[in-house]
Amino acid sequence: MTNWEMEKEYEQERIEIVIDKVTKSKHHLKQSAGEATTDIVSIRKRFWEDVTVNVENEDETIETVASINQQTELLSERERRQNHSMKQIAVLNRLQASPYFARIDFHEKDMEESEQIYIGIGTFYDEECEEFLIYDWRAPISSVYYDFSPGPARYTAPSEEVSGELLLKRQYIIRNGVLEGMFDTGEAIRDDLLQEVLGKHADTQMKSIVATIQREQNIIIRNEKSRLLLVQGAAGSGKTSAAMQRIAYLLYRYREGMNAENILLFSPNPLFNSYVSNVLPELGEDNMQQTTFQQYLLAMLGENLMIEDVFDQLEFVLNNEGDLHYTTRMNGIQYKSSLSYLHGVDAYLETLKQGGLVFKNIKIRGKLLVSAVEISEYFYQLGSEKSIPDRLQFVSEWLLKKIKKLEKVERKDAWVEEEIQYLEKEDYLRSYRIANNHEDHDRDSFDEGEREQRILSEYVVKKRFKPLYKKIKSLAFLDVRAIYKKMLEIEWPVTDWEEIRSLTINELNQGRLLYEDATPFLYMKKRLEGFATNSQIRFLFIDEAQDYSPFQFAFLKNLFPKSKLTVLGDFNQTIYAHGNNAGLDILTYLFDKNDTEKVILNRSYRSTKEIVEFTKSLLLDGSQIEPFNRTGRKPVIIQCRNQELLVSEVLKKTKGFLESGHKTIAIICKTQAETSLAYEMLKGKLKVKRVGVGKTTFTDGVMIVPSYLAKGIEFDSVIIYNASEDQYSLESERKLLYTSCTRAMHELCICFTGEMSPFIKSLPEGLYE
Ligand SMILES: Nc1ncnc2c1ncn2[C@@H]1O[C@H](COP(=O)(O)OP(=O)(O)OP(=O)(O)O)[C@@H](O)[C@H]1O
Repeated sequence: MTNWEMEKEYEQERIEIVIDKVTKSKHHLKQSAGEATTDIVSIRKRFWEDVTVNVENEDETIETVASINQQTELLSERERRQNHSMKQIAVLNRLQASPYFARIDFHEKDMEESEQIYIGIGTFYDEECEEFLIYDWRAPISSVYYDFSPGPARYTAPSEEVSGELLLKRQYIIRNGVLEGMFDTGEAIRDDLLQEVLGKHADTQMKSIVATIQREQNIIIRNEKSRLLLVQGAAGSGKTSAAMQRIAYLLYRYREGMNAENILLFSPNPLFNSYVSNVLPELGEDNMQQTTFQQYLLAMLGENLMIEDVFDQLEFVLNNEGDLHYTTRMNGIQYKSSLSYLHGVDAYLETLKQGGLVFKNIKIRGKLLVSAVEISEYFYQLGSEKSIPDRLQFVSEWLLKKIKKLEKVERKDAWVEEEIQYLEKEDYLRSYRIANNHEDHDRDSFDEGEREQRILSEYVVKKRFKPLYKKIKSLAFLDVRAIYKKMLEIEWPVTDWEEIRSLTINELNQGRLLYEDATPFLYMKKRLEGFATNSQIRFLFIDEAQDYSPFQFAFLKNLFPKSKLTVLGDFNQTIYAHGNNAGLDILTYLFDKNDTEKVILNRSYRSTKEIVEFTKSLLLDGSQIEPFNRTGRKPVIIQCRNQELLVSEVLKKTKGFLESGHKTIAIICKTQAETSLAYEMLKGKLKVKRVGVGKTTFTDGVMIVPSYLAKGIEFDSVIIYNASEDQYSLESERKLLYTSCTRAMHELCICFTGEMSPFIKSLPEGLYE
């Protein structure tokens, strides 16, 4: 037996021992989780038996509340414990099949012996021999595996820097308890293991990459210092993967004081949410909070306004070139995304301190209670040393008091009498219940008829006034819409301003907010009302960051002033007109230089070498992008004489991909209209799903999808539906084509009718078949 064979035997034996221990531990854990379940059921059942309820006097009531709290605390503690056990069981299940993926032998300086560290997706501690049989990949010492080749190495433990020597670095492929492969490596992470991982079929759910995290990705994952971590990475370079592993890392690192609720990810579309939703549970962690920027804006708006969908704005941009208003709208979109507009809004807000705020009349049933002029006078007499938000709070309190008085007067008005006549039986009952709940001191001083009249009129008026109080508390008396419109009356330094202004005003008059106005509008609203900053979110992640405008970033910074930001993007994939073509550096002005770190990822892992060579050439300057060395077929380009032949080629290719075992195949169209057209042509001939904006789950099979909804996602094979000159010839369309082509992992096919897109035409022929 050779040395290597002996080593393998040793490792196989160790695997069996560890699996045996993991199995036993899981058994114990399951038992105690079962007991906890019984406990929880019985606590729930006996909840009221174990609580002494007595509300006879104040002391007894306090005791009752304390007793309920105690019982609730007991229940939630058991539930927390059980939840934790269930998560541990899930991790043990995975360790049972594949306990670890790597080993390092590390000799710490000044220590006599070296240590063998086995690294897996979770920690496993053997109580019997008081030893860690598996280290979590996020443990400080595990970083040596990702960062160093054999030789001098170091890692940062919570309190100190530990240095020493890495004597051995070994990687394993273990499936169902069997050692299928083992390599000792001199490199950071050996390419064969990565080859094997990347060669697999695409999944409908993103996978974790803990066994093969690359050194530069590890920098992103473990960064703790920076307030702003910028990641500029090529398509498929692992930005999203690194972000997901970073979240898992942060949850582990700060497990004592933080949980998944303290992390928020802004993702490009709802489909993407489902695509990444499995990574963290696979690692035994809860999912972070997730939203899209559009959803977030909508939730904040609270006005009676509709916001144009970002995808509708993009559809306008893609479909209406040459239209009369196209250039105007584009100028508007670009200007309103800029910092120059932000500064203009700020300057305008400054002037509002002295005058110019617009208020609404407060009315009830068409009758004026407090006029806008009166509110404005009250506001401005408060003095400009107070901020606008503070003054609005004073106004709100003043109005509440004033309205309360007016409510009393209103009870005597004729309409009240009239409305009482139309009350339903339920209203009668409810009004009496309310009156009896509140101490009715005058109960005996009126005769019954008078008392009834009083109760009913109070009830009727209160019902009318109630929404008014709510509105006053939410500062709805401020007419943000009118203020925004008024701000647009200034002469802004941009071509076609008059048209841009009337477009916005026209939309606002119809209760709609153009997407390019949504963030500035909300920014203005929040600056006036006072930003309710979110301190719950400690780490904010923004994926596909090139699709956010500088204005939107400034807005996010105001919303999350305390959060640490991880911003991941690729300016070569900027597809929105408001997006950021200049690179992420524009963000550095938001934070102090010392608080900012930037990581560049140039290696692209998703696609085969042939696909990356092709896609990088589509860019004006893609020379820095390096393909990972995984080979496959060159992209195929098919010219079709007409639409009918195009459909039949797409069909033929799709079937070919299916036959060769591809699980996820995307037919990517430029717009929604083209997607619908392609779907109509193909649906009877092929099992195919159409992906629209509302789609929230990603399934396998053949999908027809508009380019912008395929963002961030990958497929075994991609067919570009029609890469003709008509479709892709503008600079902005170059990036759209690039983004679509880079979704392919193993095969890429591009069909077209008429003339081929100039971006492809200009490529050297050897790059495709
Ligand atoms: N270290 C790694 N080990 C294994 N697979 C990796 C690694 N890094 C990236 N990948 C794989 O490469 C593919 C692309 O990764 P990911 O989607 O994170 O890239 P991205 O930079 O976000 O791409 P894009 O900007 O194009 O959407 C995924 O299949 C991912 O699993």
